[in-house]
Amino acid sequence: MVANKLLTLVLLRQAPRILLGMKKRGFGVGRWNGFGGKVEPGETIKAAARRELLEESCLVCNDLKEVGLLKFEFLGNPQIWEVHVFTSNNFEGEAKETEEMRPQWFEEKSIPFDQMWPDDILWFPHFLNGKKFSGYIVFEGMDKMVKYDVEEVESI
Ligand SMILES: CSc1nc2ncnc(N)c2[nH]1
Repeated sequence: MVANKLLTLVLLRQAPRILLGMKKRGFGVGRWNGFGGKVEPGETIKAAARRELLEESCLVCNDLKEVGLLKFEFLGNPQIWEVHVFTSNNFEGEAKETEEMRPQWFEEKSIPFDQMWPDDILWFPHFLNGKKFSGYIVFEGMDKMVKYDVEEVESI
């Protein structure tokens, strides 16, 4: 039994806009993503989210709130990806392009779902309504969801 792979995903908001990043290399390249990555040994999940946000966007956020928990299974890979989703509207600095990401603010009513991970359209409605959510999604490859179950929850 392999332990879940712990990952973070940060989506900053400044209503009516949301900050996304165009992934320039590696996993998810060519898609608008949230900011995030792996949790390193010895750091809390929230600290990892703060660190990855800073590394990928140059923004500092000391006010991250966990709003979602998404578990991904990729057919053929026994390791479940456990993605902890955070948000905030209280951060410092200007989003800057890095080697990893090209940040861009989007109006919440025109989110580029066709250039994002397919799962996003399942949980963004809960996220944009300020609700907490939990989901389990099974991918076949990087584009096809073969099974999914996403719901609003009271607590993560
Ligand atoms: C592996 S599934 C996944 N969905 C995502 N949505 C938004 N940003 C990401 N980095 C995402 N990864």
